[in-house]
Amino acid sequence: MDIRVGQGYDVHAFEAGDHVILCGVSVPHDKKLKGHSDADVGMHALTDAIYGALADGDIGQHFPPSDPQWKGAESDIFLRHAVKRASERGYRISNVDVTLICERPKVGPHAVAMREALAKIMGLEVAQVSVKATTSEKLGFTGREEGIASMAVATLIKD
Ligand SMILES: Nc1ccn([C@@H]2O[C@H](COP(=O)(O)O)[C@@H](O)[C@H]2O)c(=O)n1
Ligand SMILES: C[C@@]1(CO)OP(=O)(O)OP(=O)(O)OC[C@H]1O
Repeated sequence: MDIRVGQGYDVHAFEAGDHVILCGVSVPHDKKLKGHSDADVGMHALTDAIYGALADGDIGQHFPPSDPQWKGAESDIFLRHAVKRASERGYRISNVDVTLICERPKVGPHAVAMREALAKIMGLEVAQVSVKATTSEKLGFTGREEGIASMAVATLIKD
């Protein structure tokens, strides 16, 4: 059995707005995340974790921020592409684990909806998808609520 692990990391800054998109879920907030796409920082980290497991570059190589085609794009496009690349190489995703780093919004009340959204996009069971959160104890850019960071890990298996 061939087992591969990849990790991803992403950051998006806040700007004026009234909601954020996190792991495919719209969460009411007093700011929004700035990005070329919908700025779903959790989905971007997860997408990069899958590319990482495949040694297949990163999200910006597949979807250049300079390409107007991706302006305002919904980030499930990127995640579906990474999952397809895995499938084309004979891999299935065993599990994924996403961590969102922010003081606010609180992720806990939305975590199940996020797991369900990611699982649906990836064709996985909800039990294979983890979404969790931590503050950074008010330290650094996330602590000052200037943006949200996300880390993700994906495990891929070829039988
Ligand atoms: N944006 C966030 C941040 C944290 N949580 C939950 O709170 C717990 C405690 O966070 P600490 O940073 O103080 O360890 C954390 O384990 C999460 O359950 C959250 O829901 N949303
Ligand atoms: C997703 C892309 C799409 O153009 O743009 P952004 O929304 O700015 O997000 P980022 O995490 O900076 O990744 C780069 C790009 O691939």
